Amino acid sequence: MSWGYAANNGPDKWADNFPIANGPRQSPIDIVPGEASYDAGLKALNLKYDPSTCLDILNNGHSFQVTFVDDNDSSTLTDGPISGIYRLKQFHFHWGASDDKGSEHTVAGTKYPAELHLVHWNTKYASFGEAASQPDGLAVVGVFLQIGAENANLQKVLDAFDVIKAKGKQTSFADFDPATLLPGCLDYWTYDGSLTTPPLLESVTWIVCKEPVSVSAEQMAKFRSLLFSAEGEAECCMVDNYRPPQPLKGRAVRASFK
Ligand SMILES: NS(=O)(=O)/N=C1/NCCO1
Ligand SMILES: [Zn+2]
Repeated sequence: MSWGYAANNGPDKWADNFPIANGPRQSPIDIVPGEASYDAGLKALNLKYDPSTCLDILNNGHSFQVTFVDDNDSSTLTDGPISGIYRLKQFHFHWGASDDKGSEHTVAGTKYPAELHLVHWNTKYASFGEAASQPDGLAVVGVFLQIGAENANLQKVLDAFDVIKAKGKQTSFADFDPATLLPGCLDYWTYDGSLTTPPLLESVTWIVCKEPVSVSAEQMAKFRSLLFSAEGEAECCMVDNYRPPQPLKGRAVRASFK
């Protein structure tokens, strides 16, 4: 049976097949602002995305993801805590069955209803797959979603859901600018971590934005209309697809802001 988020294949079981689940730099973590150290040497994030690199949207059975053409440097992350050029590969979300949970990172124990992940890979390596096996291979920008006004930019993504309801469904998705999903202020926390889904590779420089973006309660209901299950299988709502915080194990969390 493959990994998931149910009692029989969820986060507490992942170490059975992926022993790195108990490794020294696992993600997500609980971010405690009072324990983060301000680092004046941290640069501002430089995110430059080209909407024409947007390719398709897919229900992969764990989340949905919007995938980008990554055979050139049209959509990149530079500066911030990283050196070199990292290319945008995809973005996806994690969310809860109710508004009181859903994010992977937490802030002094606070859970948000959802969390956006923008996944980038270091172009010093030949591909995403190669980069994912390197300690400095990936950089994921995390953005919290909080219940408030409807998010018109996010709605463009949610409008594609009807055709990707079930696991394995995919459809073309063009001309979308992921920068429209970012908060106005790009203050961030950063630490060395891992993928939060199997294979849980310890190759991620995490960059978690302090400022959340809005999502309406109705939009959250739309997230919860997706299915973990494939067409023809017993329907299983895609909710609670988040890994809980993992031990910090002595890692430093730095802040780009005072
Ligand atoms: N939640 S996460 O750490 O971004 N996980 C993944 N897996 C493949 C790419 O990003
Ligand atoms: Zn993620």
